[in-house]
Amino acid sequence: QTGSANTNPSDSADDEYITSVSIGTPAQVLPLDFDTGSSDLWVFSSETPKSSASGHVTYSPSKSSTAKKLSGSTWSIEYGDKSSSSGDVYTDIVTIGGFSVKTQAVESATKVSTQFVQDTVISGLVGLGFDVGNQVSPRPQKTWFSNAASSLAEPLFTADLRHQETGSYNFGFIDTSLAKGTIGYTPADGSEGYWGFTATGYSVGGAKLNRNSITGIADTGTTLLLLPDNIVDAYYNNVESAEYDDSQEGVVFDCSEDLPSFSFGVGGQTITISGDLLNLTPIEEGSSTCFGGLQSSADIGINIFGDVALKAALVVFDLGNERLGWAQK
Ligand SMILES: CC[C@H](C)[C@H](NC(=O)C[C@H](O)[C@H](CC1CCCCC1)NC(=O)CCNC(=O)[C@H](Cc1ccccc1)NC(=O)N1CCC(N)CC1)C(=O)NCc1cnc(C)nc1N
Repeated sequence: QTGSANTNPSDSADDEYITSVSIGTPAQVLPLDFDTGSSDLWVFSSETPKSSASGHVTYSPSKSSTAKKLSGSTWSIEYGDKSSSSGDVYTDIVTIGGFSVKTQAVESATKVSTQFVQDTVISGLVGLGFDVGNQVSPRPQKTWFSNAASSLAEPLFTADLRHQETGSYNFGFIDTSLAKGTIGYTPADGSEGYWGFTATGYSVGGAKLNRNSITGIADTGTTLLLLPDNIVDAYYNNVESAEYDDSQEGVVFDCSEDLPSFSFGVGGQTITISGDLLNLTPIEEGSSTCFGGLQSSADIGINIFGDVALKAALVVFDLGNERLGWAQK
């Protein structure tokens, strides 16, 4: 069995990607953010304070004949961008791309932080990280993918995120026609809940890859490519107008700049992110100053290959073989 779901950028900056998910009987369809950087499926619900839930699609367990309260279980999460949410837990049928998991833990939010209240394009997250990262207590729950893996044709899923166009999350199969290049595989480290891996080197503007390895995570829930300062500096030294903007908390430059590409080696392949993918967006509507897709990871403590990097590739999240596959798109 397999599943295939379309995913769409939430706005003109590809800030996040939205995928429709069906929960319960009859189906309640919610727009959710698939996040390989976390391991909880949580939703805005009938238990979310009305003031917080306004503008969001919500899940009502009381309207689902297959919903069951997981009594005594609660959850609470804080994310890298300081956003947070918490609540209690139900189990229900969750269908993604035509594939159903019968008894999936659906974490219902009784509290959500301001960022989530304001981000009305999504009604929650589908964590696609490793189960060890799940934040339900007293008994951690499995992710939707972990529950699905044993019934899928192959225990893997692929992410095909695109700039300003529809992409896909495919479960149980690899559609190699989505990629131009060969898929290169490298071991994945799931010990922290993330999809951790090591890139073997990098280069700016099509130069030969160096051999400076970069250890980081493949994270669909993070917008940017976040790397060490020395790499960020090496890149922006090629961009005449680049400067650090305190208010934007990142490097900005003239939107008219012709940005160099950025490449990294992984699994014997080279993934090249084109310059236009590295120009994320004007800092404000109509501004001629643009915000960089590559920013520093210095104050995070972990390097994150977020959507800016993932958009350049077809990425295979292979749980069965604990490995990540990358192919140029
Ligand atoms: C098992 C992992 C665990 C659940 C958790 N995982 C993560 O934080 C990574 C995860 O991928 C989360 C998933 C996000 C959470 C917010 C909602 C969207 C999804 N990623 C991040 O927090 C990375 C930083 N955030 C982002 O990248 C958000 C995503 C977003 C986009 C649009 C609207 C709203 C949010 N976007 C931005 O920051 N930008 C987009 C806009 C642009 N102008 C600036 C940059 C963690 O590490 N928590 C520990 C933790 C706690 N506290 C802190 C401070 N750091 C931590 N790492």
